[in-house]
Amino acid sequence: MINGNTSGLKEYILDNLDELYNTKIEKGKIISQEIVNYISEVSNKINREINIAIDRSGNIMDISIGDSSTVNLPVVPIYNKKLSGVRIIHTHPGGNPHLSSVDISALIKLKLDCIVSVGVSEEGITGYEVAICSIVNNELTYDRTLLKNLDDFDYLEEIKEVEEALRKKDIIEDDKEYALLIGIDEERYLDELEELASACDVKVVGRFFQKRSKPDPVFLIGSGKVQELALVRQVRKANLLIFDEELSGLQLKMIEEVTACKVIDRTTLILEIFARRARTREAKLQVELAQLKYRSNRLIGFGITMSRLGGGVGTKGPGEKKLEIDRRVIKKTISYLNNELENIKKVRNTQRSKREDSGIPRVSLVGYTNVGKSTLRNVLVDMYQNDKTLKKEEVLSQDMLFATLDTTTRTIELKDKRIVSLTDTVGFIQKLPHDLVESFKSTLEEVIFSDLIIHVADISSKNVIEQIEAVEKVLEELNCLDKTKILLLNKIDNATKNNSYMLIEQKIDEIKEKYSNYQTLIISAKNRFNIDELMNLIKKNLIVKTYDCKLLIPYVNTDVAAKVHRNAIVKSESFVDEGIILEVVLNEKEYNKFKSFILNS
Ligand SMILES: Nc1nc2c(ncn2[C@@H]2O[C@H](COP(=O)(O)OP(=O)(O)OP(=O)(O)O)[C@@H](O)[C@H]2O)c(=O)[nH]1
Ligand SMILES: [Mg+2]
Repeated sequence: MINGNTSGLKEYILDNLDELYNTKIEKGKIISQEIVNYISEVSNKINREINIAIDRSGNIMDISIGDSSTVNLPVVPIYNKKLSGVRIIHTHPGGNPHLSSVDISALIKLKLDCIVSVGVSEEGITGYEVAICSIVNNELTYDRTLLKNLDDFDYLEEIKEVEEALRKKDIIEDDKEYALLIGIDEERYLDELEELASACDVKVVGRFFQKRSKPDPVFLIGSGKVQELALVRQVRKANLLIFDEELSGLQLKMIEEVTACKVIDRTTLILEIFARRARTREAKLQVELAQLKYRSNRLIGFGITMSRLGGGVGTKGPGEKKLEIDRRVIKKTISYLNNELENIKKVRNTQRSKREDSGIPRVSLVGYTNVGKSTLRNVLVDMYQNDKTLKKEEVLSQDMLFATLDTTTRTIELKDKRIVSLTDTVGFIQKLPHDLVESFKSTLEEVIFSDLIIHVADISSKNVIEQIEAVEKVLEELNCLDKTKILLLNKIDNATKNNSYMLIEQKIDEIKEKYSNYQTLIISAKNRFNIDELMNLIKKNLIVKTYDCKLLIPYVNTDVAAKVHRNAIVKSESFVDEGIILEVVLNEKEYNKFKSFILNS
């Protein structure tokens, strides 16, 4: 079968290519000249790359067609201490015989026997470049050679040394990504970008900043600066460029071409982190949807990077996560994902309306990423658990960005014995990719429908005000600005550690003044400071009335008992001669409905 972008190709071309699977390549040869001639001719005619993968026995494993500048690689098995035994030959229509940086990185990551590019143009084959793995200072790297003729290159002979060394020595197969961060807005934003990068296991080796009020439409930082960037990246040995601004498809493509380096932007990085952290099916679907939407708008640029190396950051190789480059397929997948999400949403709505019926007030924790929402939630659930028999389930709380990606809801008991539900949400961030906000809106619906929003901020962060502002922006998008809100200034322990009291007081005053629509409280979730005060504040702000009562339901009315179980919160259940005794919390509606069964209240 011919893989990849076969749309619109003549039947006979596909048949002829398919025939190639029956040929066997002579031992020692990379590929036969006949096959190269044929695929070059076809490649030129259809203006798409053609890729052939061959194993050591000389069998053709895969033939794929891409577009004019990219093609998908097949799944290649990766072994320890040896090469994969697969070689890849592909055409470059347009005449350029040189291997791209992405080709080279595929060679090393997949430990290919060799990778060959064949430049083809109207005049025929313009030349070949071949690269093999090599070892320098115990590190896996590469050697590349331009060739006039493929027969001059005995690849088996050439890779003998590497194979031997791989077997014997402990070679560092450094597939880590070393990134250079590039910004044009404010230099300090690169701090956060660096944190985002390390959340993706990418090591940052340098920064490149150029203040610019008007981004260049082609290179973002301008064509002169991009040349400079290309040099810096060589000196720093970076193999990844991360831009703090969203790049257009054209910018991605052009910068990648000039710097010969993989290029991604902040949004791609954030989407990648979300993809890694998502746990529930819903979160996974939402992230995939956001990624697809983002990518489909930038298909030209993401070409090389995305299709060859499986996209984002630190990906282990094609096949592991094959990313589509075909617009139609993407469109289909997007509509499939939307459908799936719609179904999940229905279930969620039923659950929510059940909670609504029960009249339990809903409280949501929102805030910038890493401010301590999950920590606070765990503390509250630990201290004010309403059902001691409930198994405590701790939400992941960690010192990393976006530790929580799924909203989780638990109940706690207020001092007046009322039960409230508490929802922990995904952390917000500045310049949160719009597609992501869109996708996560359904998860954030818990916020939209909540009776009280607790906005947690990190008073020990020097960017606390900007972070509050970023969260406010998302709340605005969710139409939640006029809800009852509490602003918690968390991590006061940390703030007082590094700053003078006066400075902090000043900051707190500034925040109080700026956000006078909030009720503000200083806490430390970690040290459990002011938590009691917080509970009082929550109580004061939830005006929804509930009734704690005991019901006696005669055995002839077991259907009523079932109804109570379905709708209300049942704290205990016991069986006596007269019937079932239920200790329950009822809202106004239920109170009226079940009034006749009430023992006392
Ligand atoms: N010093 C100090 N550290 C805290 C406090 N509260 C939370 N932390 C730490 O801050 C880090 C982040 O806490 P999380 O609870 O995971 O933050 P989050 O807001 O849920 O983060 P995301 O889920 O990523 O949005 C953890 O290392 C916590 O231990 C506090 O009151 N003081
Ligand atoms: Mg969290």
